[in-house]
Amino acid sequence: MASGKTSVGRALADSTGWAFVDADDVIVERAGKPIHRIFSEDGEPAFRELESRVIADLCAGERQVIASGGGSFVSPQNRDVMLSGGRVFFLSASPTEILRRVREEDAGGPIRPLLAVDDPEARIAELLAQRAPAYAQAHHTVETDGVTADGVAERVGGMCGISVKGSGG
Ligand SMILES: Nc1ncnc2c1ncn2[C@@H]1O[C@H](COP(=O)(O)OP(=O)(O)O)[C@@H](O)[C@H]1O
Ligand SMILES: O=C(O)C1=C[C@@H](OP(=O)(O)O)[C@@H](O)[C@H](O)C1
Repeated sequence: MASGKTSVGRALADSTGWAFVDADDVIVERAGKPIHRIFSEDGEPAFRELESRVIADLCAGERQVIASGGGSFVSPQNRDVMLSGGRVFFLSASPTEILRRVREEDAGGPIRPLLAVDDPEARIAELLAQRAPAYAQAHHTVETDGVTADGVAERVGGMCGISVKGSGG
C-alpha cells in the first residue's frame, strides 16, 4: 500500500513505451464498483478471488508494467504466475511512511478497507510482518523511505538497464 507502485510503474512505462496496468483498476472495472465496496458487500475472499483472476490474465500479456495491490503477492498461486511472467520488484516502505502517504492520498476519500481500524500504523506493521516471507520472494527489493518516486523509478530502471526519463531524484 502506497509504496509507490503506481507512480514508479507509470514512470517506467513512460520510459520504455510499454503499457502501464494497475491491477486494482482492472478489478474495479470488472466488479463494477470500488474496492472498498467489494470488501464491504462481497467480502475479502471474493476480492482475493477476483484479484487472482486479474493477475493471471494480466501476467499472460507482454511489454507492460503491472502494479498489483499489496496483498496480491501473498497467494502462492499469484506469486508463481508473477515470478514466472516477469521481474517482480517489492517496493518497501516503513509503516510510518506508508501511513503518511495513504493519509495524503486518501484525504477526503474512503480509507483503504484494510486500514479502517483504530490504529492503522499498527495494522500496517502487522500486515508487513505477516507478508514479509512472501515479499522476500520478489526478484528485487527496493527501499523507498527518503527516496522520491522518481528516484525509485530511476533505481528500478537502472536494475533493468532502462534510462528513466524525467527523473528528478
Ligand atoms: N517514494 C515516494 N516518496 C514519497 N511519496 C511517494 C513515493 N512514492 C509514492 N508516493 C506518494 O504516495 C502516494 C501513493 O503512491 P502510489 O504510487 O499510488 O502507491 P501504490 O500504487 O503503491 O499504492 C501518492 O500520493 C504518491 O505521490
Ligand atoms: O494490501 C492489500 O491487501 C490491499 C492493497 C490495495 O492496493 P494498494 O497496495 O495499491 O494500496 C488493494 O489491492 C486492496 O485495498 C488490498
